[in-house]
Amino acid sequence: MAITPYHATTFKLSCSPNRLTSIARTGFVSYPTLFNPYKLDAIFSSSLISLSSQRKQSRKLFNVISAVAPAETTAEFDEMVSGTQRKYYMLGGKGGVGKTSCAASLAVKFANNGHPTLVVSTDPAHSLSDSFAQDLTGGTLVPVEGPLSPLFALEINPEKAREEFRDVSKKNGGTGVKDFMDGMGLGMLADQLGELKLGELLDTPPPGLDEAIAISKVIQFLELQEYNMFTRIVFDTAPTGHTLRLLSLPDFLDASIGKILKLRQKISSATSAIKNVFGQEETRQDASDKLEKLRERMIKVRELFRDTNSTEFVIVTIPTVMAINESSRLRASLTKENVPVKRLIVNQILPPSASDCKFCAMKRKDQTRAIDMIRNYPELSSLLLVQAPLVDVEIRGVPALQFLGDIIWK
Ligand SMILES: Nc1ncnc2c1ncn2[C@@H]1O[C@H](COP(=O)(O)OP(=O)(O)OP(=O)(O)O)[C@@H](O)[C@H]1O
Repeated sequence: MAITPYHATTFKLSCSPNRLTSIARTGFVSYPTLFNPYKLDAIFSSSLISLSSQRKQSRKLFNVISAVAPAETTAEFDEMVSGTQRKYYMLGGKGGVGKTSCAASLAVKFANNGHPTLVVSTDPAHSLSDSFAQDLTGGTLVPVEGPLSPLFALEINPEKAREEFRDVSKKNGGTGVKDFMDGMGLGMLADQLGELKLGELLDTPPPGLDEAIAISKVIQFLELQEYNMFTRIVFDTAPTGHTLRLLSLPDFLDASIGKILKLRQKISSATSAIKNVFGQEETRQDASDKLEKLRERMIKVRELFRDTNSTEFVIVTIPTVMAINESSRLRASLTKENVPVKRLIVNQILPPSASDCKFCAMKRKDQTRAIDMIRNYPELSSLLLVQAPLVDVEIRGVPALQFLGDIIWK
């Protein structure tokens, strides 16, 4: 039997009564049945269930999951979704813990709750396209098909940007560099760096350049008209180390620009011989104004990262000693940077089961031990602890993300 549009709609909302029984018995959340159209085809070919009864069953499914899951706090999604002023959520943590899946599921949930949402990846190894199962590459706003309100994705590709940067600087002897940097929101820096051989510099890029490029995009969010519509912006960040550099960079740039400005002021009061080096009075003034503007932008970014009313960094981890240790260090660094953190997602927890095999029983013990550690870490114990189950297939596509989102973000 062919898959009809009816099936396409229903498989987002329903689950098979068989699966409900099986979930109740084993505690495992199996989603292939929910999202595999072929299995659904078989389920629905026997009897087409009405939309309202599917909704009821869907609700039942989540009740069953809550009933079998260990005691946990909720993510207090009501607070995350309330209000129409723009809010930024940055999801970060150790590599491979599920940052992208959690970020994408949060973005889908916001969009389904009426927020025009943008999900941004600042991880050079992007996986948003894989997660949404849609091509979101290209470094520009790309609409995501499926959610109820507009959802756009933006994959910032610092590698590509750096290559383009190197190309223009080589081809145009530096004249194209300014245009490119303008495009990245860093035009003022180009003025300052005009005398340097940027191509050579980029052959051995300084640490933090990728993050600088990502940050310049954040600055654009604050200024460009096309981003005004978004009331929720979710960042899928690069693994921990990159994130910390990204967060400290505005301070670094602010300090550097401050030094350059001071130097300029000193120079402007110097002799006319020096004037020849830096050009005419107006040009010099103009450059100083531009630098000052860049500094203001950097201050805005820094304030954005630290603004408890508009921004929150959500730490994603898994129940292993190594991941939880790293999360604790991440929280400490974020606290040092004054970045607000409220929620800790512990992802990929084995769902409860009445009949564990030896391997699962061992794994469960191990996970429980790791989760217990959280209570002993002062950096983590005060956070809202949200537990997300390990599901038995990869989470890909909007319906799957919606499913995961309804478990995590409630
Ligand atoms: N709760 C879960 N249950 C089952 N699989 C999961 C779960 N969360 C994430 N995964 C899977 O784990 C893999 C890694 O997830 P994801 O890409 O979201 O992690 P990441 O932290 O963003 O990784 P990276 O650091 O490489 O960017 C993916 O295949 C994803 O489908």
